[in-house]
Amino acid sequence: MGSNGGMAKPVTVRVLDSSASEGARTAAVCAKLAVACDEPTLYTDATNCLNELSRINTDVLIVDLESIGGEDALETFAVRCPSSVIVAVSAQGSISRAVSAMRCGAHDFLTKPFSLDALASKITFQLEQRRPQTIRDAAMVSGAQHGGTTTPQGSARLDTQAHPAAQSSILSSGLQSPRGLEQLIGASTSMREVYDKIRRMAPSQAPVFITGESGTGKELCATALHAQSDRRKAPFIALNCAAIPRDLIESEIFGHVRGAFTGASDTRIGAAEQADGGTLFLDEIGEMDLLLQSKLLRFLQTGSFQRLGETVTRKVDARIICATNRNPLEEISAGRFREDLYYRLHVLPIPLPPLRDRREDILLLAETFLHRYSREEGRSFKGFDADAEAALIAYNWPGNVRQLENTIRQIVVMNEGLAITHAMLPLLIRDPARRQTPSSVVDLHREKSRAASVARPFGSIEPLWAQERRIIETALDAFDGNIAMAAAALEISPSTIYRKKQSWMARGA
Ligand SMILES: Nc1ncnc2c1ncn2[C@@H]1O[C@H](COP(=O)(O)OP(=O)(O)OP(=O)(O)O)[C@@H](O)[C@H]1O
Repeated sequence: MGSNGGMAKPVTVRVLDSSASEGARTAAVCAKLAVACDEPTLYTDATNCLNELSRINTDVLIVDLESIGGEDALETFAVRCPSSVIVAVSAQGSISRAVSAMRCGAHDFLTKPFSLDALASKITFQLEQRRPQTIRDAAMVSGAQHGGTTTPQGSARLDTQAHPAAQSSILSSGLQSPRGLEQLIGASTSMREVYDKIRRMAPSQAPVFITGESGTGKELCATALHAQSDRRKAPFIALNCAAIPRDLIESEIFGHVRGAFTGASDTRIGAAEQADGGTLFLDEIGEMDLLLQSKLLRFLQTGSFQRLGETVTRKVDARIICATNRNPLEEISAGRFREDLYYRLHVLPIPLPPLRDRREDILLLAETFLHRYSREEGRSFKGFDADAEAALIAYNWPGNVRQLENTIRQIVVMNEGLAITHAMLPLLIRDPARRQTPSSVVDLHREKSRAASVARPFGSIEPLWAQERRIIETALDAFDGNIAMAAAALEISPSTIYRKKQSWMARGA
């Protein structure tokens, strides 16, 4: 059984399945959870389960829909334990069934047979959602940094109602929110590396050089570095060089005295002075002209500078973080960026991965934004349907997290309902011609089928349905049983997978 790091109250899990053996298999999920569990309680009878739900605390309820006569009956269970995580399971999965189960109170849905890892992942995600915001986010980062399992594996009801048991135990674990880092969402390996770098680099005084495409979170990363550093109580001053006319960048950084140039009617303190004792974040550093680059180099070497139009040399102590969405080495080759300045700045590099290279973060981000904007806009969206999830995962997101955030916000404003459907997505994202398959999965399929065909004697041809089944199961394995992700990788709709599974069952295969 999983450990929950010394937390006070173990999680209570109840499983309702009219088949005792299937219920016992499902209950084995407790061993896979990252939190400590009490011995799970198994029910084969729905009435017994209902009676106990109203009397005894329940953190997680896993219900087999066939055992209660269908998803409509789920509502009765949901009202008995309003703060529990409810996962509905069924041997007859379909998208409409999943959506209606969620409408009737399930937080998530799984088609039988499911992998215990997939179930554990869904439960873990839902328990995370019940923590208070700051603690939850801290855990998300902390869990990611320590290899925790916080990636959601499917559509989810994002209900932040704090669970009393989870709340008290987490607070007593001493898990403190690492301020700033909590804003960064993502549990992919590449984002875990970013969190690790931020934690390690934050205490240093050396410059940090953040690279990444537009919208990958460079500014968020810079604020997290500052918030994690000893300078956190001093100012964090951010300057976006791309948003300032070139001839005004110098005065914005170093300030000017009255009359220094036409229009300088007052003396003005620049960003460097304002950041004294704190952090100066220079975004889009590639926008500076070469003369200003040499002044910045001197500032980095000596900490001293002059306000425009002044001869007095001033000194400040500001940590420099800079960022660019250009390739700095190409900029050097093209003569647009000073090589000596690059090496002065490029002491602690943080490359931020584009969203298309960490597709496993897409749903986590999308669900967070959905929850945030649903609340803000007074909507009641709880999650995405499986087709919408698959399309979000398959899309390439050239504008990265910013584009994803804006897309979700736009959908929330323009629509109403409980689940975001495929039809609500912008055409650009729905258009399958723009989809790209995650190469690792395709390669895995190719490798497996190549190996299988070499091993099989010539002439023994596997039936088409069996080949399809192997390919689909390989994809499901690769995504821990997540149908939406497997469907996206295979470039088919999730309903095709549900349909195929039903036809295999009908064959008794
Ligand atoms: N990992 C993340 N988690 C949560 N939100 C994120 C993440 N990355 C980016 N965002 C959000 O995306 C938007 C863009 O982020 P940010 O401004 O930090 O990107 P950037 O790389 O600095 O973009 P640009 O190069 O265009 O300035 C912001 O609203 C930010 O909150």
